[in-house]
Amino acid sequence: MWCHRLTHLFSSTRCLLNRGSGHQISWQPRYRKSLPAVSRWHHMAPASLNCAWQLHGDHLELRYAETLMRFDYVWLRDHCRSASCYNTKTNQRSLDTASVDLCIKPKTVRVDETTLFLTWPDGHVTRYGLEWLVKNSYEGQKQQVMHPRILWNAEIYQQAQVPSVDCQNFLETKEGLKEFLQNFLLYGIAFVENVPPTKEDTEILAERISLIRETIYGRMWYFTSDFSRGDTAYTKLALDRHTDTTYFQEPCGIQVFHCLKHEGTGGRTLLVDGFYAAEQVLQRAPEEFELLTKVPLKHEYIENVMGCHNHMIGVGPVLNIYPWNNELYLLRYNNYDRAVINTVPYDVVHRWYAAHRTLTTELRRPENELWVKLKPGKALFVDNWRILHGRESFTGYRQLCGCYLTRDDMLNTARFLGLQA
Ligand SMILES: C[N+](C)(C)CCCC[C@H](N)C(=O)O
Ligand SMILES: O=C(O)CCC(=O)C(=O)O
Ligand SMILES: [Fe+2]
Repeated sequence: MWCHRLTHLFSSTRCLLNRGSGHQISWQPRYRKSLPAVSRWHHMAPASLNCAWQLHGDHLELRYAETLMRFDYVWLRDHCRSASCYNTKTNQRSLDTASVDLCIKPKTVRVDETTLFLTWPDGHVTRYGLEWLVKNSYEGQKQQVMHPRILWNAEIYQQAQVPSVDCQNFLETKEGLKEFLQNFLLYGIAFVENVPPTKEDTEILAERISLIRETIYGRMWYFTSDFSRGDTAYTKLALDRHTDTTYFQEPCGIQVFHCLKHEGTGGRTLLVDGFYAAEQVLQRAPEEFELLTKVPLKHEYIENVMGCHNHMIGVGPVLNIYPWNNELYLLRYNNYDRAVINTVPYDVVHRWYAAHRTLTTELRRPENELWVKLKPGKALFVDNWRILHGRESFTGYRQLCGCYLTRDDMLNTARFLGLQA
């Protein structure tokens, strides 16, 4: 069974990574003999249970601030913050990790109220603040989400009354920008109002939060239903919910839309929180959620129109999660651009179709759909790793401009403003 094979693969990878758990590696007995493990708890003060530590054959166990942490000895040597091992100006490691003996073990260990002291066999001393260890240990980190979010359906989003930010505020004040980014990080969409309806002004807006990602569509793109490219976006047809550029190895992080003109009917924009839908799948059918995180798929874009010859291929699962805390960070969903499935054996394919159907059902629930009419002056930023967009068919002349942005640089701006990102 695929599921078992995957589980097995995962657990054996873990074994390889974690030499303590079951994988016999020949040097272990040797160093165990020469350096016997101390297996009793050391408390700082007889009455204090605040901090305690214990040396084991291959790791140090530390209890502090109600967190039980385990540190591999190589990790403890590798992260040494002393002047010869770490450059505090650049936050870069100077120590050559490959020079550390993989069997290293501290000669002596001491803990006071605030600090763990380790002396290594060559006499080098490493100090760690206990608070630093809590913040940086696996056990301390894994409970933390990387990206705090508010998952939404139409009602949740509307009830939240998330304000649009005024263009001048956005461009000229730190507060306006910060409010915008906070909303964008939490909801995956955010609007700027009173933007002059030109491509140039939209570009200035985009550059305020990130770097423009130039793609096969150009840097700033600008389109009408003129069939100028080999993609349905350049028609008047309705487009079902999807994320863009699923056919890139790294799909674009953010998409900016600004409707510069529409003389006609229809053409409303559809927005759906893909992470909300995925969360419903996780609750209702966890094994289907897991399958969607494991099965790799190709997406493809082929166009041969006049001067445009492009062939892009991207591979990855529909749901991408961080392996250490199972947090969802990227959704690839575009049924138009999904390529031939040739990365999956037939029996798994059937289960994948069922899981894809479950997700699609969630994505298509009318209560999850947020419909907005984009108007000149109102720019929309969409988290393309989380939020699906689509559009209603339309009549008449409609002009849309926008661009893609890199995600890292938006997060960089957010962190600079003091936001968790
Ligand atoms: C936005 N812009 C009109 C430039 C491109 C549209 C690309 C559409 C493509 N099917 C995709 O989903 O990636
Ligand atoms: O025309 C629209 O509103 C959006 C079309 C689309 O999906 C896109 O440009 O990525
Ligand atoms: Fe799109």
